[in-house]
Amino acid sequence: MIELTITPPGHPLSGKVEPPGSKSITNRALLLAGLAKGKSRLTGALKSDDTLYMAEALRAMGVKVTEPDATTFVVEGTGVLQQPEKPLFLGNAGTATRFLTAAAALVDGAVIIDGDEHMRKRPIMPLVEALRSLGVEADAPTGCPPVTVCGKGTGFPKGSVTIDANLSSQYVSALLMAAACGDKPVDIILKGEEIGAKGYIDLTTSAMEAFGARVERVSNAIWRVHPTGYTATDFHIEPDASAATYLWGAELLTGGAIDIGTPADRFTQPDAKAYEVMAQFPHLPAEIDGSQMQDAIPTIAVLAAFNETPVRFVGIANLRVKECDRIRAVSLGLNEIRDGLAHEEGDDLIVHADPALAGQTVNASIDTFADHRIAMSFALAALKIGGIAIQNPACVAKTYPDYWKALASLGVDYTEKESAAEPQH
Ligand SMILES: O=C(O)C1=C[C@@H](OP(=O)(O)O)[C@@H](O)[C@H](O)C1
Ligand SMILES: C=C(OP(=O)(O)O)C(=O)O
Repeated sequence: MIELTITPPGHPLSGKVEPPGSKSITNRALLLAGLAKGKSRLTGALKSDDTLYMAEALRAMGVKVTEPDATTFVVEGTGVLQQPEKPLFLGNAGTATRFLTAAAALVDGAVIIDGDEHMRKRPIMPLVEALRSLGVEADAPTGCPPVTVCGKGTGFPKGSVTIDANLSSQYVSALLMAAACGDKPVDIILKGEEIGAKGYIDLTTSAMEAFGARVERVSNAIWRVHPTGYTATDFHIEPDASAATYLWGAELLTGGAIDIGTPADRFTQPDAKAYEVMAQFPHLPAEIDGSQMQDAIPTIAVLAAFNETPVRFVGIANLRVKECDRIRAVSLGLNEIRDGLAHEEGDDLIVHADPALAGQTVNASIDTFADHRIAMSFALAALKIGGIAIQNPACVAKTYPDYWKALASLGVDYTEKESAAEPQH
């Protein structure tokens, strides 16, 4: 196994580093462009594992996707998705897997949606049940991928669905995007009014509108999607706000000045809200509600280890069903750095701040569970503490393939070595 060990820079990190394009917006735009008839040019796009799996799946369904440069996709759809010859393999890309599960209902014939061993543990039954209640034949025998969806080449047969989005807002986004491709309006009704990361639904509806769809907000918990289909368009994608959190963290922890090219209040993605909280470092609030900025929680939790006072993270239960159980992974990683640095209480995470950690050297090998956000967050701890090794650093390729290069461009030195230690998980 490869481990990456960072040498704490001992100086403030300053310079210009732009995060790559937003994963969430790129995968929405790819799908919507693929459902449209005609050519769309997507600029500022992310090219990483998650978006390349989405692009490849669209190609397998007859959409022409070309990549004229490092940040552009040109997508040419025919207005229909064809039945792929093989199962669609989507790695551990939650967005691609969930969005394509609903879009597969538009195909004439069976489509199998599958992913890697991590994705095969991530729940998808609420979405499968929602498709069934819309009159679509769908099955996922384990409750997780692989999923088989048998569409008839039309839109959803029924016009209304109630969806439980407690485990993932992506189920709602997936239904919303596919719903515009039928012959009648579809009401998508949230079971209970609560939904983590509501901001991702807003990202979905605004991307849909950019591609010509009409989504009516009937009430707080009901969206009515009109049968407009999608119109090919040129679309620019903003930088990734979750990726930005690592750069904000590096700046705050080292007292530097990193110009990421986009002010925090200009992002439309939910994770940009993390900036306001992070900017209070080293006086972070005693309680942080992560429900509307979930992917930023590992970043803030690592920052909290250096805070003046302890921090309790609440509203983060669904971090347990992300790329790994992130509550457990962050707690284990912090305890690896210093015994007792964090603990779990139900689904809350408590980080016992210890500003004296900065400047120390420890012997800590961080199990990233192959989760990009665990790797990127713990790299921040390694900016202040010597002796931290990040296991499987290549996992950042899921959303930020140039992450290690970005840190190097700010003057961070690291070494990679083959280690005898195997991850325990
Ligand atoms: O819709 C999206 O683009 C996303 C929604 C969130 O997931 P859940 O809805 O599963 O919480 C987030 O964690 C994920 O990285 C991206
Ligand atoms: C949860 C994440 O990804 P996804 O659900 O899209 O796999 C993430 O990027 O943090």
